Amino acid sequence: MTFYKYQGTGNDFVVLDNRDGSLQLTQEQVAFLCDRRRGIGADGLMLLQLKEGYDFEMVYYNSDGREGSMCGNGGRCLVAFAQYLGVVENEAYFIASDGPHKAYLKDRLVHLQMKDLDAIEDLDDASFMNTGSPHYVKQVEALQDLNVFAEGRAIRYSDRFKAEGTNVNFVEHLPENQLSVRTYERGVEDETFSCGTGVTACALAASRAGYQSPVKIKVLGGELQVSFEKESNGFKNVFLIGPAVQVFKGEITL
Ligand SMILES: N[C@H](CCC[C@H](N)C(=O)O)C(=O)O
Repeated sequence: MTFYKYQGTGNDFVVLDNRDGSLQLTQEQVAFLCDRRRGIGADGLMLLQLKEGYDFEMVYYNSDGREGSMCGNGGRCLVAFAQYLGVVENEAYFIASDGPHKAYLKDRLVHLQMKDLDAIEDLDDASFMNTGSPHYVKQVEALQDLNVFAEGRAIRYSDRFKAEGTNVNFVEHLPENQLSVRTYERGVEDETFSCGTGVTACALAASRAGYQSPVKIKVLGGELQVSFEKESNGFKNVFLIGPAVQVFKGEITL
């Protein structure tokens, strides 16, 4: 089987062309392909499929092999893959688990429209929202010293979240409209180098503290931007902007 490896700000993915519909992967097979010691290694796996009314369909799995919800960095990588395959040129309209998405490529960056957000839920010392995937957002200081794995895991397995799980983002507010974000990802059950739906959540939460669109976000694997329009109750025209790179192509036997 031919596979491709992509990464977007260090969030990495196995990408498979399933336009002929021949691939049907089990949870064990996805987990094997994403295994960094026994397989290819990735935070997630995506299938590019055809779907009537759209340029393509995005099917996303977390590295544990379970079908995940929306993945922002993955979506950007899949748009780059669709362009590589000749499925789209510089614009794309595709369907993912959370609904339709528009995207365009400009200056080597993929601009991916994320779903509108109706509301941000306020918790005691954090906020919670769904930007395609569920995200807990907690503002901290000295982010570089934080044990993201331990603290993120404690929240992900807390009573409120343990059944469905949640991604957990720790955000430090920096000057000049910038944020620094580190994320514990559900389904990977570890800190990753970047999480697109997570930085989107952090930018929207920060807009309530006066941050203006576009917000610049530093993550372990690079830099992303989030632009948005604020409405009375929520946000629309939310875009996640950043690089998406094909790293290599290979063959693997299942
Ligand atoms: N890495 C992702 C999120 C993957 C979603 C996943 N971890 C879940 O919610 O199950 C992103 O760039 O948005």
